[in-house]
Amino acid sequence: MTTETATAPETHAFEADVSKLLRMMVHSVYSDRDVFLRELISNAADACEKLRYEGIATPSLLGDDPQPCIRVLLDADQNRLTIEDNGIGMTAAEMGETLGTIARSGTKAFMERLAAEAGKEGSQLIGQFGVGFYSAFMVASQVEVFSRRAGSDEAASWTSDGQGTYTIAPVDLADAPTRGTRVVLHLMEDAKSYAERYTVERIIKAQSGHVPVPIMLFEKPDADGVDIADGAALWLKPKSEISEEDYADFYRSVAGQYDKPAHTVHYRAEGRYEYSVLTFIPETKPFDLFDPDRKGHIKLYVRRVFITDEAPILPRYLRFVRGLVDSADLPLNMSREMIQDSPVLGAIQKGVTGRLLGDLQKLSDNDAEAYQRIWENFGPVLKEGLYEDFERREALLGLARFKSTTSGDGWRSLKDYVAQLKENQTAIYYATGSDLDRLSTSPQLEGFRARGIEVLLLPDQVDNFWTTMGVDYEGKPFKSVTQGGADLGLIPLVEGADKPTEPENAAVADFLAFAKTTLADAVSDVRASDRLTTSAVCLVAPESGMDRQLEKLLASAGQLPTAALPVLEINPRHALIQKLASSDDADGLKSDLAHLLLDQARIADGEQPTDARAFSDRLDRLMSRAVG
Ligand SMILES: Nc1ncnc2c1ncn2[C@@H]1O[C@H](COP(=O)(O)OP(=O)(O)OP(=O)(O)O)[C@@H](O)[C@H]1O
Repeated sequence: MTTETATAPETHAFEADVSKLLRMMVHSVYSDRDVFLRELISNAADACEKLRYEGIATPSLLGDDPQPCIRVLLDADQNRLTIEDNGIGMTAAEMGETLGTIARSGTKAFMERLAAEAGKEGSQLIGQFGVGFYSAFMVASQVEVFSRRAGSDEAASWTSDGQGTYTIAPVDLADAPTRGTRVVLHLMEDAKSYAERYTVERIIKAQSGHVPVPIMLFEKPDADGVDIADGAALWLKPKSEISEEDYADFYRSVAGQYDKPAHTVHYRAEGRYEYSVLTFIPETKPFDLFDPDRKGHIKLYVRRVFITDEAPILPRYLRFVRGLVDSADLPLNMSREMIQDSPVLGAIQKGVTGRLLGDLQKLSDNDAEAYQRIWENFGPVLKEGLYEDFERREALLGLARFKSTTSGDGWRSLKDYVAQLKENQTAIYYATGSDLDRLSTSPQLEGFRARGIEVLLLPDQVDNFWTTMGVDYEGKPFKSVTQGGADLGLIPLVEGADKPTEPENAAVADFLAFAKTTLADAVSDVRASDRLTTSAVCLVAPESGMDRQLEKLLASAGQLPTAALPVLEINPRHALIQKLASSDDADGLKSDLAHLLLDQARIADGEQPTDARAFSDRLDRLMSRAVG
């Protein structure tokens, strides 16, 4: 059988983005260049894990070399550092596909961020994202890759100086590893130390000591190799043998992040199913936290064999968690797709999710500060669970923290909230919006403040959704302060609050009726408010209507063709309203004022007057009267 393969070297130009990235690497001033080694070792380990998996269905791929191994070879005389693995390897075509383009999602995100922050120093970002294979060009003036795919009797090389092109050529089998990939870095003058044992050993131990493939170091070309990492699965070791540092190193290699874990959950489940779990909550927000596909990042192993990093083990609202699950029960010879449907995986999903939420609850009880930091980063994501995961809603409500009219710089739990309920208060009040500052000054809150009633301030988009799902906490329903009647009449005012000075009078009632007729096209009702104390007006949603914030959100997304007309609430005790009510309607003054009050309420809600021209004409007339 003949296969069509290239017989002569072929030179290709890098994708535009790769060239840009490479220019940055070559001129990088990034202070922590050591990370390139971690990226290359992690690729080598991935390749070994891929082979381990493919070897289950096709044992012949392993040949007579079944033990995975990564070899790091130093040659200080030649200024050369080589990383070699006996993993899955690449064909010439695969090298062209993966080493000339940007395959890695992290690298893509890096480029996007770079474009968004044009002009800013890219080096900080390199540290944040890690840019995979291409980071080799931070230390090498030339990179050669020799590879032979498992089961193939051909080998190829990929060579580049990182200046815009790369060359792929067939090579003699003798010049490539028997199986797997050899990456040879020709080090730059200022990167010579990466061919020295002390430096390389230190970096590998610190960064890659826990990759699940053993690593051997060869100090010089004909030296014997020494083991510098045993490839033991950290997650199978007893907790007592693992230090914080070990966990942090492992976290970085499994998560591809450069921060530290804020919280680690490591346990072994025994019983109907057996599995080990080692998961981490990152200290900082991962770059893809709000990607539309909301993908999780838990790796699935079966008896130490890596299966996939796309197994949906955790619900999407826990997508920020990194780590792995290693099952003893799933069959190894099942396809990835079938594994996803297996009842064993279902049981694992349930177990791990419950355990993580339980652990977070414990953390919040025992170390409120540490928990608060996690909530600050991931609260908006966890809240997605309030509308997606009915079964665990109660647990999630217990974990939720809120800003409120009484929280100051701190956070409040619902337990805190219900402990402070006022006499006759039957609901948990909240206000949604996009800006915490504006929320806290919105007129709708005045009557609540006057009664000392705490109102939760919910600034995240997700808050508009879960609050509408009939959620309650300890039998208390959630109620929007901008929706329906405020029912505040039964709750006593706090001492010293702005008390109603004068009772509602007939003139005010007449003005309300007048405003209702005048504004009939724009509002569904005009009524006296018990939620206002200092402001004259505010807008609320009708009792059965959708919360105003949610309505605005849906309307701006084009998902709401007709919005319900709001209710204009007027403060009958407000001096302006009282004066206005008793004035005559000379020259249509009352009509102008009714419209202006409505526009004022819109502005307080962060909206604009609907008819800017009419608004300015009315204001004009009013100002002329005032000065004239
Ligand atoms: N040692 C290797 N053996 C086999 N394939 C490799 C090796 N090194 C790199 N590759 C291939 O090149 C691709 C690009 O590598 P790069 O490090 O840039 O990103 P990545 O490892 O895919 O990123 P991520 O960690 O986000 O999956 C890899 O996905 C893999 O297909």
